Parts: sequence; C-alpha cells; structure tokens
Amino acid sequence: MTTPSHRSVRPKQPAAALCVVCDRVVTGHHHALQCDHCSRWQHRLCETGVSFQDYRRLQRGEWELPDWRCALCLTAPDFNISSSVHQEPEVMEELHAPNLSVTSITSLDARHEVQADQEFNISTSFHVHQELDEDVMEEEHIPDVSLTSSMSSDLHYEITEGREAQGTVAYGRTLARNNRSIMPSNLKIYFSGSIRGGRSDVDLYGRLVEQLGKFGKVLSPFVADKTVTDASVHEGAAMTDKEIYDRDLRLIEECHAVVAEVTQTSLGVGYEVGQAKALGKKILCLYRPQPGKLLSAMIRGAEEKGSFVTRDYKEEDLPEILEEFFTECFARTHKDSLDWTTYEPM
Ligand SMILES: O=c1[nH]c(=O)n([C@H]2C[C@H](O)[C@@H](COP(=O)(O)O)O2)cc1CO
Repeated sequence: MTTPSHRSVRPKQPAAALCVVCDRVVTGHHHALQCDHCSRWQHRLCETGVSFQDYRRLQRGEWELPDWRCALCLTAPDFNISSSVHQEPEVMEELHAPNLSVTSITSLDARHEVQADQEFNISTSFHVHQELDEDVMEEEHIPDVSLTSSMSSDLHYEITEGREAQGTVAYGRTLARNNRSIMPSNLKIYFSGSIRGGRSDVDLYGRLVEQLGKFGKVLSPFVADKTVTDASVHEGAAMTDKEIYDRDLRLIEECHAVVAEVTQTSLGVGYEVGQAKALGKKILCLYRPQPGKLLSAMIRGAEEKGSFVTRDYKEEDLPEILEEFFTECFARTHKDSLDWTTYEPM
C-alpha cells in the first residue's frame, strides 16, 4: 500500500517528467501524481479525478491512494476474476470424492486481479464432509479427494476432524479472456450489506456484486462472501474488529459510490451509509419492501436527488435501477453515451 509520505505528488526534478495524458512537462508547481505501476506522472487536472481538496490531503498525509494507476496503466485491460468466478459455480461439481460430499466451497478472492493473458494462481478454501458408517471412524478412511477439471491443477486437503476435511484448491490459468471479464472502469464502488445483522440475503449480495462489476470495481466483495457468517467466522477470525473497521472506512473514503442493500437491518450498513453521506459519496440504498416492516427514516429520509437515492425493488428490476443510478450520478459531460467499461469518474 502506498502512503502519502511515500507517494510522490510532485516531481522533485521539474522537467524530468511528462504528463502521460497531455504530454506536457510536469513541474514542481503543478499538481501531479506518480503512477504506482509505471512511475510516470499525470497532472491532477488531466483526468485523475482527484479533487483539489483531496490532493491537498494527499500532500499533508491525511489521505491515501493505494495502488494508484495513471491513465496509461488504467487503459491496459484488467482481468477481473470476480465476474468469472461468479459465472462458474460449477466449480463445486468438479470435486470428485467418493463417499465425500462437498458441503461448502468459498468463492475465489474477488479482489484478486491479474492482467489479461498472465499466468496466475488463486487459492480457495473448501470444506468437505464425509458420511461415515457408524463403525468407520478412522481418519485414513477418508479417501483422497481429486479434482478432474482442466481448470483445476492442484488440490490439497488436510484432516481436521475425523469426519471432515478442509484445505485449499489452487487454480492455474485457463480462464478465457472475454468482454465480461475485462473491466478497466475506474469507478470504485463500495458494496454494503448485512453481516452480523444477519446473512439471509448473502446469495443476493453475490448477484448484486456481480452486476455492480459492470459499472466499476467493487472494493468490498467480502460482504458477499458466503464463508463470512454473522458469527464472523472467517473475517472475524482473520482480522480484529478494529482492522475490519479501519479497512472498511478506508475503502469507503476511496470509493466513488456506495451501494447498500438495506433490507436486512444492520448497524454496520447504517453506519457505513452515514459515513459515506458525510464524505459526500454517491449512495444507492436498495430495499425490498416487506409486509409489516418499514425502512428506517434515517435512510428513506436522506434522499437527495443525484446523490442519495433509495429504491424499493425486486431483484429482476436491478439492472434497470443500477443503470439509472450510475447514469444519473456519474454522467459524463464530454461524451454523448456512457460506456461503463471505460468510464473514468470526473
Ligand atoms: O466482519 C465484518 N466485515 C465487514 O466488512 N463488515 C462491514 C461490511 C458490511 O457492509 C457491514 C455489515 O455490518 P454488520 O456486521 O453490522 O451487519 O460492515 C462487518 C463485519 C462484521 O460486523
């Protein structure tokens, strides 16, 4: 992660650098940012999307822009794993394990990105459960688990209890490059959904995150991760509450839009929406009306055209609602039509 103290916000040696967008010299008097990938420079006003105030905060070390990429690096297409993964739930069925049934398999880490055409390795943990006869209790009776799919190159597992096995599946690169998985949009979206408030909508969150991938990069795919439970198994085990809080607030600061599924009442979602509003982020709250239940007035009442939108919805309406929200809140001024795959927030 780059910190402002490490980040160069202006070249020390003027005239040594040219802006990657306008091709003019970046001097010590210009506001400019240096790319974390290629070390080239870009004037702040040349489509970085960084406001004057944010640039000042960056200089003062009060804000971070982790892994910031210049316009040139951004146009190199990313290979977005999350959308591919969501299209391949059959991963579960690729496990061949006599006497074993797969009871859960985590989604791949949707934050992991690789460049198109690169080799990569992603791991995902799995959990298998064995139906044992009463008299067969020994660990060695759990047969080998093997993967037969060409997508999957390796599998390890270890016995944790007599009847259960868990471990890691590692994938080699075989995913085809396709339009749906290329997502160079620079729009960053924080998805907020209930975790400790209850996980009954987690499948829906997965589908929502997948749809949001059409508009930009979702910074918080972990909210839709089925292995993160309301008892916080997984996230809570790997991170302290303070670490989770700090990470999420940083991501909310970093994002351009917060999309919150607010049907399942959650303190955390309410808090995140409030923070996002205070930071001036664009907000879409999605609510599925329930008999005998009303959405909090602190959400419904916060409506502000073009910046805080609450929509009652059914799942089938989502594509239209998302398109409308992003078009209304992130319209481009210098292009007639919006192409979300290449969109860069102003
Ligand atoms: O383990 C966690 N990880 C995490 O990122 N969160 C954040 C993201 C969610 O949008 C929101 C959910 O809040 P809650 O757990 O109060 O339902 O809080 C919340 C928890 C648990 O509170």
